[in-house]
Amino acid sequence: MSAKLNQLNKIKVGIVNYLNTKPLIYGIQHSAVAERLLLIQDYPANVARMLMEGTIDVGLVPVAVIPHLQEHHIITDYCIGCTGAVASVGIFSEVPIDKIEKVLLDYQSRTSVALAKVLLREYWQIDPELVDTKSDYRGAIKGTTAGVVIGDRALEQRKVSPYIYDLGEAWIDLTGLPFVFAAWVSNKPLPDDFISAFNSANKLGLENIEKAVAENPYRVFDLHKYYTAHISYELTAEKRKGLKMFLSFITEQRAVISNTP
Ligand SMILES: C=C(O[C@@H]1C=C(C(=O)O)C=C[C@H]1O)C(=O)O
Repeated sequence: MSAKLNQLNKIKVGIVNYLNTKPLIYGIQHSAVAERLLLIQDYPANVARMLMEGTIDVGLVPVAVIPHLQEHHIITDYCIGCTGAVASVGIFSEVPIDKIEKVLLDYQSRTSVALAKVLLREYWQIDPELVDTKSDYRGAIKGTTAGVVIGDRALEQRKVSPYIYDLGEAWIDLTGLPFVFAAWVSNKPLPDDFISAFNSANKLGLENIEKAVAENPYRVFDLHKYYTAHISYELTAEKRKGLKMFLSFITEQRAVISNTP
């Protein structure tokens, strides 16, 4: 078979290009299943777009796009989630939350932007102006203008902004449930043997967190702590409950729990 034909038969897998996926990438690249797939790395909003357009078959996608997919299958026992402060998703500000007038929304995100809207309304109960962004906007987080920032840039922003409102922590305080930011979702049924090998590859990565840390020197934040105490990778029954509740919030099937007389 020619190299080109061989590529055509591969399952196209999109993955977020942030540090929090390094353990998963390690596992995939050190498993035989790597031969069966093409790994495409991009920021979350682009991975979501690729799955919706069908240019990839499966992706570690922001869960907020699930209601927009014609067909979806959550295919592994792993995700990007949290059971407490996540560290890399927050509203960053120079002023306390009740003084914020405007919030810039991260163009790289789908889930956290939707989560911020839920929490501003339900948890902090404030109604600031919300502004979409298109390119780097972090320089504009000043005065009463705050910003939702995710991923590695959020880990950097922790060193800049005096007020950090961690969205994982706020969600858990509001609902008592863990949160899922991204999950492995396919837009078509995939072969069972692939799903099972892919699941094992994710597991292998999480058994080798030390190696992923060693391969990715990073001065801004302690990655071992990030991978073990902040990001929670297992898609447990509790996380699925949290996911279901989040999706019901954003599809407006859930009544507003605050502001009721
Ligand atoms: C916790 C994180 O979760 C990410 C947040 C996403 C979003 O807001 O759409 C999507 C993918 C996740 O990787 C992070 O990257 O910091």
